[in-house]
Amino acid sequence: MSFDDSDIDEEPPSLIEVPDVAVDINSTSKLPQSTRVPLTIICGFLGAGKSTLLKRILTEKHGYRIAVIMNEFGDTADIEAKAINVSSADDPTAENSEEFLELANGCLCCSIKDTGVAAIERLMQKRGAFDYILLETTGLADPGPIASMFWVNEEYATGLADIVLDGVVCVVDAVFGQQQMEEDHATDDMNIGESIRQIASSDVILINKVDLVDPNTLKETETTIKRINPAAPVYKTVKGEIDLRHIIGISAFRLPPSEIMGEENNNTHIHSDDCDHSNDPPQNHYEVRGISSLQVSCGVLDQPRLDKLDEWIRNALWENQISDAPSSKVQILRCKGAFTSDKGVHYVLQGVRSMYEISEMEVTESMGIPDTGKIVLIGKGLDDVVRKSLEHVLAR
Ligand SMILES: Nc1nc2c(ncn2[C@@H]2O[C@H](COP(=O)(O)OP(=O)(O)OP(=O)(O)O)[C@@H](O)[C@H]2O)c(=O)[nH]1
Repeated sequence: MSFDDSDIDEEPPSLIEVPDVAVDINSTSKLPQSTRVPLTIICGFLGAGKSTLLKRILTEKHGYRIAVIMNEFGDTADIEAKAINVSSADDPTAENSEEFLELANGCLCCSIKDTGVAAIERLMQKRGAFDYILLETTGLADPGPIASMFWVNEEYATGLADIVLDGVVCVVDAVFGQQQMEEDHATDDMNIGESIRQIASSDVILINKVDLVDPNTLKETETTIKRINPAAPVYKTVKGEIDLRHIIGISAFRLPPSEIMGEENNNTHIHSDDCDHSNDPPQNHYEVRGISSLQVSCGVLDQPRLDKLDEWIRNALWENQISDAPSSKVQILRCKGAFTSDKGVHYVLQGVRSMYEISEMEVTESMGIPDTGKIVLIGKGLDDVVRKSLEHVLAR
């Protein structure tokens, strides 16, 4: 991504150099230490329109001062390696690749062309100059490990602990998306193509460039996406034009996934003309190129069942095994869920790869959380045996 794409029809954002806006790295932050900065990861297929979406966000009136980070890593293993070597500051180029720019709408944009952890830590030392972070990954990146890094980041340096992961947004190319998903199939039993990983790992999906395709192609792409990830709302966009409430400040890792909570909970999901559910496939079990999603409903859960569920998830995520079906091998990319205990406590389940969290949720009447809970798993090996095993754990 660059800020000077000349092939974009719209006026590029006016960028004004403001060297004095950059906060002294060594000065103390203007924000209280406890304030955590939300971070949205924007991933998507090569050329799908990630930069176009970013430009759009940066030039809209949203009230945030946004820092943009561009992920130059082609290989996610590199990110993890850098995460471990935080203190070695092995990033000699980052010092020169930081830019602070003020946009015409007053939004401050800090762009770092490297997402090495050391660079992000330096960025966090400047907090006070921005209050939201957008991280654009390369078209080939798997957002899973990056999301994990920001989600449970206490073990990394303090700079990252002040970031809270808001959500993962995936931009799919309406023209080439379907073809890419079909080609990007598993090469062996446990390898999963990047485009499918990106869709599976996302909280919101935009099918962009819908001006360039016929309705049938669009429908086919949307159906494939829904088969991979039924828990994420899908919006159709032209040049990233979307109500920003759908993609930033969504607290996807704190609130229940509205897309799977059914009609009762639709008020937490803001529907619009962009959002078409009319031809959603039936919500049960789908499979695309070895990746499948599995949804299981449950009633209110007592403590023994909550404990069993926790154990079942741990086994599946950490051991790739199913408690009562040892011959089943699973690889779970993402899990989400919401359920209620017999004591009236509402819980949200969120998982990215091997990390998961079951957290209590404060519920207001207006959220309309139903007593019926749901759990969605996305990954490989999620067959009928796995579904039955999970249903058994959740059954009264
Ligand atoms: N017709 C049309 N063109 C679009 C739309 N969105 C983006 N484009 C064009 O598609 C091209 C690629 O868009 P980018 O925003 O650079 O895509 P990207 O995902 O950032 O690309 P990479 O960083 O290379 O992966 C540019 O020429 C955009 O002007 C759209 O909705 N419709």
